Amino acid sequence: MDKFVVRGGNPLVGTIRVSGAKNSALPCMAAAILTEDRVILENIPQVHDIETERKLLASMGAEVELGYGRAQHRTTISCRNLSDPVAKYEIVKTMRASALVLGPLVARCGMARVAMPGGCAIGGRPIDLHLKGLEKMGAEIVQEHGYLEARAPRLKGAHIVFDKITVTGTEDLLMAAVLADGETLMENCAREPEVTDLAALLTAMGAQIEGAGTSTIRVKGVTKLHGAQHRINPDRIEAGTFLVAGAITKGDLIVANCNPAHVGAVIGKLQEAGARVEILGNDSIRVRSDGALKAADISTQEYPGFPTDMQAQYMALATQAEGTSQIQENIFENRFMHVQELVRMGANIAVDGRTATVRGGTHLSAAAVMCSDLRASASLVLAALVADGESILDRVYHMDRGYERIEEKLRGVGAQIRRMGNVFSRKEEPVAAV
Ligand SMILES: CC(=O)N[C@H]1[C@@H](OP(=O)(O)OP(=O)(O)OC[C@H]2O[C@@H](n3ccc(=O)[nH]c3=O)[C@H](O)[C@@H]2O)O[C@H](CO)[C@@H](O)[C@@H]1O
Ligand SMILES: C=C(OP(=O)(O)O)C(=O)O
Repeated sequence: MDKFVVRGGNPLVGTIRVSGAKNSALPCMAAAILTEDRVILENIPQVHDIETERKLLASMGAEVELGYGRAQHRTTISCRNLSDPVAKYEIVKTMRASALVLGPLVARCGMARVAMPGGCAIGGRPIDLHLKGLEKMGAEIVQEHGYLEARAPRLKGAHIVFDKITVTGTEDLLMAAVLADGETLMENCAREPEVTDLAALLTAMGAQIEGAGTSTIRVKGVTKLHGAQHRINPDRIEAGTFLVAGAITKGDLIVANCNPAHVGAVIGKLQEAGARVEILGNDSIRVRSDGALKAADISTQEYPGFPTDMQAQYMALATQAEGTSQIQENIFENRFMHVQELVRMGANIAVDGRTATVRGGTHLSAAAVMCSDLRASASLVLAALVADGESILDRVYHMDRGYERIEEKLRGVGAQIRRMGNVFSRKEEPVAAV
């Protein structure tokens, strides 16, 4: 199992580039199910979840080509022959986003068998709202032997009001609605940029969608979609992670190839915490921090609020800010797994229900710590970048789900970080490199 070895103390200086968003790429790959033609996606991140999605689509009979060399961030998907519309447990268990194939499979094939996703480290993560919406569109769904089986010769347009805002739920039902008979009106939808990105691809494929990016989406179903080429949005969570990296290390970092409009809430908080943040043109942000950081509270919300996927990384920063920060997690019931590990490094954090109180300005010292989920891993890397000594982060496979070669990117701007192990066939680097 791969580990990261991180020696803290270096300010990050230079330019770091953001990859495509995994949370956009995953629904966009699932959208290829909706057509017999080829769908070409660019700016696909090279992360483990994408490989899992490739396997998932291939296991159903799709041809999925992931590019190499100069075309390494491009994928071409052909779902002409979907011989087996089944999402098998062996694949689904490793990735929550697998539920995203449910809507498109029923829409295209009239049936789907999808293994029930289990809970995960950050919470129970039910998909009841996906199922309720599909039932409203006429699907009959039964659950047995750990699988959901959904059938509908043709889905019908429906009026769906989400009880709760759900990102993949909105995406799943959007993909179901584009081939449904008649109009679908969806209310209380997620407004995340990943929904807008998916809607842009679907529109390029011939779908008729109004209102993506707002809480009300209206879809006129069509009988057929065609192929399209689409470029995936930059990853706003990776961008946010790098912004925190620049601020926490008291560096001077340009985060390039991002969309500044998508990281407004994170920029606002970093400014409140005393970092200097400057938007450079359309796609870069400069972050500098040379004075003391100060405490600022956060409360996670759906977009455009402060993202839950940035809560753990922000908490690492809060350990270095003077004063007390209250961090409230409103989206997932159990997303504080990083707290114990940060405390192992010397942080002063107390958790009470959904609120973590961070007494900042603490000296972090290197330790052996365990990554429990994707963003918790990022939080530990950030803490290790400012800790005194050499930290060892175990289970970095969580990080590999969603960050493309993060250790190489961070090393490029001066971090002392190396991987021990062999994921993605990388050669072990000499200890002296650290
Ligand atoms: C692949 C992907 O895009 N993942 C993102 C997506 O996850 P995901 O789409 O799974 O998260 P949701 O937006 O669905 O979840 C929000 C809340 O709604 C609850 N819920 C959701 C669906 C449902 O049917 N019933 C229900 O109760 C969830 O348990 C959670 O408490 O949005 C999350 C919230 O921004 C992010 O943290 C994840 O990174
Ligand atoms: C929670 C995340 O991903 P997933 O929904 O795939 O678990 C994430 O990207 O932070």
